[in-house]
Amino acid sequence: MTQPLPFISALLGAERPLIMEVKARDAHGGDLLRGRTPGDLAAAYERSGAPCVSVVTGRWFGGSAAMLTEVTSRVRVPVLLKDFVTRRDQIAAAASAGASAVLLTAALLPRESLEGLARECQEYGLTPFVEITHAKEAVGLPDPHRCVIAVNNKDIAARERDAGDLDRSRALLPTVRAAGTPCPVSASAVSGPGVAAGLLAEGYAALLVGTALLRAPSVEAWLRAFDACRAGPVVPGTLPVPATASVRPSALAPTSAEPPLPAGPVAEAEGAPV
Ligand SMILES: O=P(O)(O)OC[C@@H](O)[C@@H](O)c1c[nH]c2ccccc12
Repeated sequence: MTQPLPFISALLGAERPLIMEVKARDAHGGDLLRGRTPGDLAAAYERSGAPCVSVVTGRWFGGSAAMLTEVTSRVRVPVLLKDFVTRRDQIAAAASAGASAVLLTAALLPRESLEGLARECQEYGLTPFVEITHAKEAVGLPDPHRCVIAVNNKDIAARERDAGDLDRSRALLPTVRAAGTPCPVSASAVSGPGVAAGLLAEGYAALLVGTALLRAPSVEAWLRAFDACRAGPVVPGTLPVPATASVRPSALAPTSAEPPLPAGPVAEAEGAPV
């Protein structure tokens, strides 16, 4: 059995196992950078102790391919590329841009492509970060001890414009653990320090946090509150209810500038727009 890859080791060895995300816009188009550059933000996350950083390069979220190199050139911690990866050449490009892990969205890939792309990642020494929303998607990944399996609390088919459902993380944790990953992650809609502390207390090895940290007036203060919540009596099964995101009805209509959502599982060869 080969050793876990650096991305997983960094999370499992971290005091605060949070993948801190750089994302330009939220799912409703709201600005999350607020004048900061992706590189500066990633460097600030690293200074505040992030074991890993995620960068969203997908155009839905205002990203661009250049953001990956901007981030990897500024930090030493492992970097996760978040985009809608459907082709092998995207994995080669991620590796040469210095990524350590690559998002593979199970809902958008036929099973064979998902497994092939996960294997391709592992051949490059990258960690497949397999995002799931259903139990069956967790099972049967190649070398699962070298995969992160992340439960996405939001709905990718709704372009992540929903408020998120943390019960999905609670329900899927036993399946994700049984699938063989050493690093189950809960991703999206982790709305605050109390919610984050609760998910770790319930057994998640790590969390991916984007919007909440990007909107926080101070990342340091957010992390201090997180530490305080973890030190306090968090009773499993009694997670604080996340604040429901307010959704402007007009924001639900796709804009003409918006790239189309890959419809259903996309064949690798089709190369869905990313
Ligand atoms: O901002 P949030 O709710 O903390 O979510 C982060 C992350 O999970 C989200 O950015 C995401 C989940 N799946 C994706 C796929 C592509 C791009 C981005 C994503």
